[in-house]
Amino acid sequence: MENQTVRCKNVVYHRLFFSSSRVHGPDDSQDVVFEEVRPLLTSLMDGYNVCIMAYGQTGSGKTHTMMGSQPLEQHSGTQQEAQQGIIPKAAAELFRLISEKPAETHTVEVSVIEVYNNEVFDLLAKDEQGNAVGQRRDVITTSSGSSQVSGATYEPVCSAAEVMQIINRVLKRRVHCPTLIHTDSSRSHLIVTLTISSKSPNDMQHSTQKEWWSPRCRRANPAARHSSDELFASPASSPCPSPSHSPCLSPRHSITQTPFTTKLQLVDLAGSECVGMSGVSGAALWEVSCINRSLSALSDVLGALAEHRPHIPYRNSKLTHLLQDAIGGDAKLLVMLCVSPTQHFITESLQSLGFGTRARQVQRFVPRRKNSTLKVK
Ligand SMILES: Nc1ncnc2c1ncn2[C@@H]1O[C@H](COP(=O)(O)OP(=O)(O)OP(=O)(O)O)[C@@H](O)[C@H]1O
Repeated sequence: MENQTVRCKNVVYHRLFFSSSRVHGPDDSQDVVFEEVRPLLTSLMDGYNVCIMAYGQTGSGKTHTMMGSQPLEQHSGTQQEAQQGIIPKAAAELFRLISEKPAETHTVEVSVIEVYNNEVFDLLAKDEQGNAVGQRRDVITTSSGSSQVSGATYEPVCSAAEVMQIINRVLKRRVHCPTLIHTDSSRSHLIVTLTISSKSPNDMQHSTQKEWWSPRCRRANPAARHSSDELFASPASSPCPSPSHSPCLSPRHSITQTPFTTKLQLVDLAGSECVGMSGVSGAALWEVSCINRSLSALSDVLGALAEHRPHIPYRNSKLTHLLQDAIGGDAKLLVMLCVSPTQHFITESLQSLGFGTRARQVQRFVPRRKNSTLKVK
């Protein structure tokens, strides 16, 4: 099932695909908005992939929705928390849910990817001197048919604070440009992925690779920081397709749950933009053209899925290729539509609502759990 949320700077609407819709008024806080997201975190822990994506015109509040406002120094901890957007709140909820599970059965890793001018950049990559650099990467389709950023850097994390520390550190490198509409406009799509690897407590007792599962041990050992290629090559983290093919399970163990890896993708899209209104020129004009083309490609993919066309044009842009699993796969997807509350932007707001309507028409496969229960004797 898919959810869709529409958020104005002042108003938030929420829609559940195919069945119901919901509106949040201008006074609704970030906490109230997050209540729509919270159940998806439970689904994530139950073994579903989840994607939450903010879509809308430039300046309509996507980054505000996903990241929240910059807290003022005089604000108390509680006030600062209240201003946080979906990403910090989701990270906090995820680690709260993990803390309720048996110790060391779950590990979390974060990757931060930027799609800028139809190129994919790994914002966590470091050069040989250890300096952070945005390294260009390719999107590949794995043998199992899922999309993956080849060589993406994953950093192990064991608290929401660590997740936010990493994101805030690399956000400075995200491309921004002032326009007539928004003085701090993001010119790239940002994709934060939290990968959760789970292991059953039974398996933990027999594990010979216990260290692999401990983020603290891995942080103590810098070699533990790894790329996606290693992550998916590692038998400990690979999802096991079936008990008979599983490299993770020994038939001697009485295990009732397979290890599984799920992904939480948090996407702050760049804003759609009318060049006349934003008043950009030169290189910024090329950026706008790339942004608009990738958002059109996203809309085309939704159109093709809605019409059950035999070919879905995922490869028409890096953005759609990268998000292929979330848009057309078996993930639970929440689209937040951000629209301006002013009449001045009525055309852009209608365009965003049109995108939402198109997304709503998509009938996808029922989301699939990654940890179907097994009985191994
Ligand atoms: N719901 C809201 N309540 C209060 N302020 C908001 C809200 N939504 C957005 N704003 C403010 O409006 C401005 C633009 O918001 P934001 O940066 O989130 O836009 P955006 O959609 O990400 O823009 P772009 O696509 O150009 O990067 C920011 O100063 C933000 O703090």
